[in-house]
Amino acid sequence: MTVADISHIPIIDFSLFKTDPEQCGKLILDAAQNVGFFYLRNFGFTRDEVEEMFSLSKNFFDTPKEEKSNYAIDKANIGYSSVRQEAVDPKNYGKGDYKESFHITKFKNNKPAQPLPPVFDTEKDKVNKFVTGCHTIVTQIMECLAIALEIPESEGGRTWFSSRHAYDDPSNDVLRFLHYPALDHPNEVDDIRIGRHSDYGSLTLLFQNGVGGLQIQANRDAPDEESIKWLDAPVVDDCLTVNLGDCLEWWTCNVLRSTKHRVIFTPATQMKPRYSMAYFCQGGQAKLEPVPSRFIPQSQSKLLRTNEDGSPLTAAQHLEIRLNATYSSY
Ligand SMILES: O=C(O)CCC(=O)C(=O)O
Ligand SMILES: [Fe+2]
Repeated sequence: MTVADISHIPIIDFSLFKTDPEQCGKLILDAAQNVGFFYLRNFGFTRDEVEEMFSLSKNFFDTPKEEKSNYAIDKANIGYSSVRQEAVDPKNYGKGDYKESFHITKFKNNKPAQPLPPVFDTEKDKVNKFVTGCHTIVTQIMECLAIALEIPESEGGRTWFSSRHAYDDPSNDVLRFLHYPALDHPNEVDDIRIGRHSDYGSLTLLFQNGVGGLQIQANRDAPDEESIKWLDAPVVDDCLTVNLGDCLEWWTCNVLRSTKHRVIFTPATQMKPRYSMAYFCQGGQAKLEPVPSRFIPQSQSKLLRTNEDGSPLTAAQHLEIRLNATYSSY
């Protein structure tokens, strides 16, 4: 069966979650099924709260590389990753993505769970509040999906997904600060800010900040690289960009979509730095087995990723496989 190309990314007013969660669930499920991306307005943070985080991010990336390298990224995907260190699309962009990033994991008992550079450490309460706020948003989105998928109460009902992503459970959730440096000359070679990829976890909250370049793959079934069609996912004022990751696709036997995306250099943006922030929500030890919903074809559970013995992979195992493929060095 061919799937229609994606023609637009819906904008959803998330204040609906409080007034009419069923209707909100329907809109989110529709976007999750047909696009894999959507924008949320009124998602819970003020503009100032988001801008404060962007200003910390800028201060951090402005510090000398040697200092940033003291916090080098580790196997748990926490810390600083330098320009070109990661290649999310190694086949096409083997020299790596033109970006640097810093990953902060969930705090434990309101204390940082990793050594933080001074820029973030002095504002750790604000960072903690932002991370927990992001977790609240992903929890609400997952509740919407569970309501719309009509997961029976006996199976966990509206908490089916969120109980597998509880804040205090060990998982590799990270808040990723991203900086794509400006080029000091027009880009003449085939280069990329972040190559084509799907996200590895369950949900991603993406905060964009003025400078565009994000694109999503409009035709999921493109037979080869040349036939890929791209749709811009522009910065929409005061909106959060949300996308689904691979784990939600597998949990739902491909009913929901983890749409591939990338950030390119454009003539209008290449001479400007781009800052974004992504909160990646991951399922940790949760098994990637089919969601108990009448909308999910349980018979297709063979589509799910399994271990060699046929047992379902956990979200954490999937993450590890994908990270090992994208980092040349830790
Ligand atoms: O910076 C962006 O807009 C996209 C980042 C992204 O796709 C990622 O970090 O997975
Ligand atoms: Fe991504």
